[in-house]
Amino acid sequence: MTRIYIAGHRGMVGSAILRRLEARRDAGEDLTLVTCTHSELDLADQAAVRDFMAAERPDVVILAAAKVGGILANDTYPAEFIYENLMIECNVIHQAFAAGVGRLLQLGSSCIYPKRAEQPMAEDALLTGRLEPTNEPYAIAKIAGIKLCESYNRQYGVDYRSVMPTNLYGPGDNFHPEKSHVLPALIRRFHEAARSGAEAVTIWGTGTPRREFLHVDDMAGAALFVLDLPKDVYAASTHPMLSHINVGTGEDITILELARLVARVTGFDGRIETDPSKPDGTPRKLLDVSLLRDMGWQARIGLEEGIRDTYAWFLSQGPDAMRAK
Ligand SMILES: NC(=O)C1=CN([C@@H]2O[C@H](COP(=O)(O)OP(=O)(O)OC[C@H]3O[C@@H](n4cnc5c(N)ncnc54)[C@H](OP(=O)(O)O)[C@@H]3O)[C@@H](O)[C@H]2O)C=CC1
Ligand SMILES: C[C@H]1O[C@H](OP(=O)(O)OP(=O)(O)OC[C@H]2O[C@@H](n3cnc4c(=O)[nH]c(N)nc43)[C@H](O)[C@@H]2O)[C@@H](O)[C@@H](O)C1=O
Repeated sequence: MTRIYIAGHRGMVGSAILRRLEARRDAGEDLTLVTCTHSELDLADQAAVRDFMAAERPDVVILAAAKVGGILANDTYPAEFIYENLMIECNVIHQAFAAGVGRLLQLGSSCIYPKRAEQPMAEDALLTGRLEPTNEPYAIAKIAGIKLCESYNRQYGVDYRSVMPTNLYGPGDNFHPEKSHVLPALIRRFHEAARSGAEAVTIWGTGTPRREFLHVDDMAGAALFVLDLPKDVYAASTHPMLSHINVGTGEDITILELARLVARVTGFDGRIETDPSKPDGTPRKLLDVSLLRDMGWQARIGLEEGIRDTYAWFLSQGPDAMRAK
């Protein structure tokens, strides 16, 4: 029997991972899945995490809990983004180790790479240049998470792994008008414009930045694929001092192209305008996904199909889809 604790199981990624693990358990795999809500356990509380890990004693920890938000939320609340993420990572990773957890997988983000990194960005671009200012505090916390895992692996011989996803979207996303990421924000804005018969929709920034988008069900598949790799395969695939693996589709589009796609899916046929007073952020963020692809994993859900799936989920939720964060 393998006892797996999924931290952040109510979030977009954590819930997708939980669905996959429940399906595996229901198909006969000997798994016990441990979860705890944010209100029951604040992962920023060191003593509470220590007591939880000591009581639950999982075999495996999947860390999908974090303070997460789009470009404006990162830029507006930098102290919350660096503090909460550092605390969650330190507490979960260290207390997992203290409770004897041998295997752990944590999620970082493609914003760990320098703003001007060569594209597509390979794993070894980490720490080769300055970060994008709008999300530097969050990125520093995510880099610390990678280095925590690497350090515990080196000093104690545990097997703590890190995946670096590109921009994610899908069922369970946050559709808040200001605090969310671009894709759910645009789904909501274009949906409301189509319903009200508005003549124009405004998108933030210049529309020229390029982003890569991965559906959360693909992300959950990739996370479990990496977790399931034999230890020697994972260790051999990564540089001894760079033990993280990129997860993406290997394809990007401009924000304006994305807006046109969302307009089509939501049935909006008016004008699209830009608002250059809002930040563009990193000019381009495309991951080099050859490491994971060469090990046998690649994304399956195309962007338009994924947006249609997410829009259907959004419509099915009614006002609840717009959870404010
Ligand atoms: N979404 C994206 O585009 C990307 C996400 N990632 C990474 O993927 C991971 C998951 O993100 P995602 O699912 O999108 O985020 P969500 O915001 O959807 O989920 C995060 C979860 O963590 C929980 N959480 C936050 N703080 C605490 C805390 N102090 N104690 C306990 N639980 C807490 C949240 O609970 P509550 O809602 O109650 O606060 C929520 O359930 C994160 O590490 C993120 O950095 C990486 C790249 C892109
Ligand atoms: C996942 C990733 O997410 C963040 O970085 P980001 O990639 O810049 O993410 P974003 O989705 O917020 O914006 C992408 C682009 O889209 C443009 N844009 C247009 N219109 C809207 C809009 O309405 N909302 C938002 N949020 N962006 C918009 C926006 O101006 C930008 O050019 C960080 O949290 C970072 O730390 C991180 O990890």
